[in-house]
Amino acid sequence: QFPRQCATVEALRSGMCCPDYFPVFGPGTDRCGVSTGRGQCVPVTADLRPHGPQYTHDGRDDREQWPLSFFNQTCRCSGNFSGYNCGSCRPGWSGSTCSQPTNIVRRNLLDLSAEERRRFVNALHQAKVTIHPDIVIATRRREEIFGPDGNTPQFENVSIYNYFVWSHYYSVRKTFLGTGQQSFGGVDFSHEGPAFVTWHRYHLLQLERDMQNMLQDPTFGLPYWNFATGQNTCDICSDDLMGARSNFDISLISQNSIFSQWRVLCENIEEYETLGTICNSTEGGPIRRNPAGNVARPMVQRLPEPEDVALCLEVGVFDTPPFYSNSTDSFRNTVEGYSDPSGKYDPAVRGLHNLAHLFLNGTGGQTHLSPNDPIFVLLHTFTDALFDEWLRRHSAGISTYPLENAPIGHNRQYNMVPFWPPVTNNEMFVTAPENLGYSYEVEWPGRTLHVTEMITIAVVTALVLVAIIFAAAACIVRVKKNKDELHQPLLTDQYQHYSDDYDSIPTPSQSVV
Ligand SMILES: O=C1C=c2cc(C(=O)O)[nH]c2=CC1=O
Repeated sequence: QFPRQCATVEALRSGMCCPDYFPVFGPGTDRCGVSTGRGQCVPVTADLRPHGPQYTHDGRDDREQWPLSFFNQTCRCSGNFSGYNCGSCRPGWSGSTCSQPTNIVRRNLLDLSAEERRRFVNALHQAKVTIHPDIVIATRRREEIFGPDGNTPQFENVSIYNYFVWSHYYSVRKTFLGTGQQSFGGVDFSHEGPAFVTWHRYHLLQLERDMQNMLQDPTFGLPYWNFATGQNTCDICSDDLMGARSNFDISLISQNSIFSQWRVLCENIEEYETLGTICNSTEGGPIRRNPAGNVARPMVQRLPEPEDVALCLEVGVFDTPPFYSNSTDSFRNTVEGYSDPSGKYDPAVRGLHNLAHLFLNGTGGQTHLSPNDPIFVLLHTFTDALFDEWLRRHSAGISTYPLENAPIGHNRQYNMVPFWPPVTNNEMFVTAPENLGYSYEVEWPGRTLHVTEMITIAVVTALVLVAIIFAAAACIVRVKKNKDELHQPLLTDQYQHYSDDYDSIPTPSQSVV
């Protein structure tokens, strides 16, 4: 959430988070790399357009008008520079001057070679155990951020992967309304609204960038899991990938997989909700996963079908009022999975992304915990690939993204919670290869036709065939007639000629030898 340099009493009191890029001349001398033209320290802009009616507790949550509860000054970077101190490059650019375009390819996990699989699993594990070099997380609300003594900022180190987990938790956590009062759950800064696709896109970009830096490999790309197989098995749940099922406990991961050793963050939801604390970097129990094993909900014992993907990509409008989980004919609500694959809202339906989460039936199916299961990364890269393909097919302009009245956090110009430096939903609503420097290696399924469509096509084809046959027959008749007409005058001519000349034809006796 915030750079380590800003997790201090001074920075929080001043509201300024503009770390030096080049701190050799002493603190505060090169804020945002100003001396080398990388950027400058400017006031934060937070859009004030009204949010939708779902959130009724304005003024009670640190995430409102993000990030103004914490900071009101940030680095604004020039050109392709980016990052909390303008020390890195915008997505899609690399090199010391950020002038080299990048094209990171995100591939199907199942297409990776044995060596590539091993490297990817190891990279995830390294991210799980490597302290984030730049970012620390708040473990208290703003009200309590200076600690019990008023002088001890309540921030903690967190690993790169756990930061990914924590950001998701922070965006979905309930609003604390006071001790003894029920926390308010009708709030979600990253789901059930248009920002679902933009928020998760940035979330993945950030993990990918952190892992590139950790691996010192600027070409590292996150793979994806094509979850739309229609199967009722998890095809990436093998020990060389995301871990097979344990032989000893059906809801655990096999001990042959490194992921059986992972411990989850943000489990103590009751404590957070009753005491008003925030998840910290303490890990708890193991990842639980029992794919297709939810006997109480047979509907989520299977994965989406390829056909669902094809149908979803045909939904023509990005999002529709009320821009929420009950929107109908909305691409966003369809890919998120609250509508059926053709876009019709149905409260009983769970499709695409939601269905894949619920299919996992464990850690990966609970919103406050789900990124703890590394399948989350792959499930969301595929969802992002769908979003990108939809943007491309529909040449979608930003005008289809609501400027106001979307649920809190979801308006077009709102900064996404809890990312730093501030980044708006708007900035992620662009095609990835051209604007963000990555692309997906994927083939999209075609749609099978409905009976009515097949009948229409058959009738039209038959009519066209009949028309062709008629035209051909008419042609033949005309040609034949023309031929006859051509022959007839000739014959008549000849005949006439001969008959005209008949008298002049010499009889054999008259012929001149
Ligand atoms: O982690 C998630 C878990 C989810 C469960 C549902 C549901 O539809 O019940 N949706 C989810 C989204 C998640 O991100």
